[in-house]
Amino acid sequence: MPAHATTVGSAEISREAGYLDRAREALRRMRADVVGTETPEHVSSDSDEVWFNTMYRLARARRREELTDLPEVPLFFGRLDYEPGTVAESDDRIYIGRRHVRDEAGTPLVVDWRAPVSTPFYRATTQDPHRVRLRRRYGFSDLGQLTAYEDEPLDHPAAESALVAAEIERPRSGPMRDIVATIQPEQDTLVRAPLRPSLCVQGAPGTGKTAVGLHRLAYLLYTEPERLTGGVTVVGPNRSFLSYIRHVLPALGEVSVRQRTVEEIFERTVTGADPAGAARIKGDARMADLLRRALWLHVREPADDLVYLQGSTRYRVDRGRVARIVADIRDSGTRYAPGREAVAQRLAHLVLVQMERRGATPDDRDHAAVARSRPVKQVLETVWPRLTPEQVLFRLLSDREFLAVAGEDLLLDREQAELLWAKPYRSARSAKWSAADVVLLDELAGLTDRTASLSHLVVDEAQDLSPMQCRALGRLCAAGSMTVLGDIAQGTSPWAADDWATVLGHLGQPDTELHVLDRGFRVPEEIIGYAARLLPHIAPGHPAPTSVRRSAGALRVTATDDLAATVARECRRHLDGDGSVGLIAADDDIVALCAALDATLLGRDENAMETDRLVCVPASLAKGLEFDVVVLAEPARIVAAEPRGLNRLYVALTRAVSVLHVIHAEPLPAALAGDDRSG
Ligand SMILES: Nc1ncnc2c1ncn2[C@@H]1O[C@H](COP(=O)(O)OP(=O)(O)OP(=O)(O)O)[C@@H](O)[C@H]1O
Repeated sequence: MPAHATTVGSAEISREAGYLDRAREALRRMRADVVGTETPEHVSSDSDEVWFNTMYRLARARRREELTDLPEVPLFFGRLDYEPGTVAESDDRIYIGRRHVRDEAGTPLVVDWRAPVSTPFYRATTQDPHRVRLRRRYGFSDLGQLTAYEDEPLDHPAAESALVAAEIERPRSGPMRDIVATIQPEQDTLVRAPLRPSLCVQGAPGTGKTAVGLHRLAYLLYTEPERLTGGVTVVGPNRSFLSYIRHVLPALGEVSVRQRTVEEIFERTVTGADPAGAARIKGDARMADLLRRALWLHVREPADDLVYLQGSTRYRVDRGRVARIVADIRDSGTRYAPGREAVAQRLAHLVLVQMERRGATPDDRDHAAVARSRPVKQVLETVWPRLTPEQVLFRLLSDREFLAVAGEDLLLDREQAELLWAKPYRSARSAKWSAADVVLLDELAGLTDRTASLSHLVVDEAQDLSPMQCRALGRLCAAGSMTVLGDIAQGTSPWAADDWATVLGHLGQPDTELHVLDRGFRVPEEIIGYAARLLPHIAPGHPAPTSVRRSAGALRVTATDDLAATVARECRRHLDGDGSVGLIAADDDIVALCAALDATLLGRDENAMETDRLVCVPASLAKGLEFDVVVLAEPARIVAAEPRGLNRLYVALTRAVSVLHVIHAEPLPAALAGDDRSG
């Protein structure tokens, strides 16, 4: 018997809708319990009590938020009927949803999709049914009413699920939604992979990398909370992208995950900008060696002996001895700040040994006093001065001779000249730091002192990170694990990687497992075939993805003499359909096109996808986004705008779910031109 869908009106639908009502009522009660059973707080000025009260209030607020019923988000989306005796405490039938819901007696009404007992919903096949007899999927109206179901008995092969197909084919509008009801087996394997080793997912456009990364994080937070106490963060390429994905984790019940751009993960603020050449060099992996050298160049030979005076007694440590101590500690691989402290301690120790030889019995307090004494500090200021990251970078970017010494055989003269500030600032305090500088300051901070590590980091669009950004993320999560997502063919930054081993090396995660996703869920076959014409030029050897979506008339190419008028007319026409329309053009062209349409410009309004059906997208912000219809204006201008313009065009061409409409006045880029449907 093939899988089948049943529509509104059947008695079974009423029964299931009744079960949904019961589950909703139970959730309301669970929430009311949290709100109603408030434990009185201890009123006290004791800082432990204040801290406890704050934590308690935060935890309750979070729990209240987690238990909020969003009427348009169905409480369950599937059901498994197990063989009798498989599921202990229920009747071998479980409803699967985004969170646990239980009735007053504690009986589970809905089981969280992440629970082990839910796994067969995603994995069971006729060959390996996991003791499941029947898998049921549900269809819902936009308002969250249960309107259909579909049964798949696992004792014989079923036809493809119409409900899954409908979900994948659904016209898109607004921000990204979770895919929890339709996660595919190859995705589920990655979602439920253990916390370690780290995972890297290479996938062509629309294969679900972002979706997998976010669902994996939700899964890990559910299964391994005690191993994630150091915190988890999602890093994405820009604010517009983060705004696009921001509802996915909350919809899965995870309301407190931090989502940041690479720039936002640093504590320092960006106050300046770099010319392109300097920015490119500052992102280069050689900067790590340069900074290390620049910092350690400050460790020098002592000019004098250490002389410590106590009363009329002089204790002396000769400069040769001081130099050996400094060299020993420097060569031990210590970080800079603890190394400085270690020198102070060793010098103090030598002074104390001399005191003992003279019959004194100094204790720990004397040791500390000598280590903090003026003579020791004076020696330290010469041999191992106290330094901030800002002071070191300031010197490097403003002092030509210092840069030449640190950069010798690392950077070409031309590169050194590009690195130096054209107009140096007066001091480290008044310097304006660019986005690339902030990464360098973080690297210096990492050389200076140890920082706390997150437990897990999800890094999206990782192919674009500079080696120095990778190193910063690696430090941020030095003791944790990562989920690294990206597509080599979509690399557009000056540092875009050709292979994952290099990126993972810079991230400090060389033992990461690499997985490939190659089934596309966004872009119809016709469009992916068109975009794939670029692959031999931008990522030779990378196969085009297959697509699960076929949509006749998905690709249109229109030549015009009047680009602006044609673009405006077509954008308006496409708005007659159901879904969102994204107009993508080169960054320099989009503002004028947008003004003519009186539409919203992404970047100026980063939440535009949430509020508007027609959104104008600078090509540089298109990565990771999708629209039901994409109108792509003048591909040649996108290609000409930057060195990796063909990669940028590949990204822009792969954003459409239903229709891609290319409109051009200039000739199409040679790599794309061919026999297309015109209109
Ligand atoms: N199993 C699935 N069921 C339904 N929709 C899915 C599934 N997997 C992915 N999708 C949908 O396909 C689209 C693409 O997913 P996603 O953005 O995660 O892909 P991606 O690989 O990150 O793409 P890109 O590289 O272009 O950023 C999204 O609309 C997502 O919801």
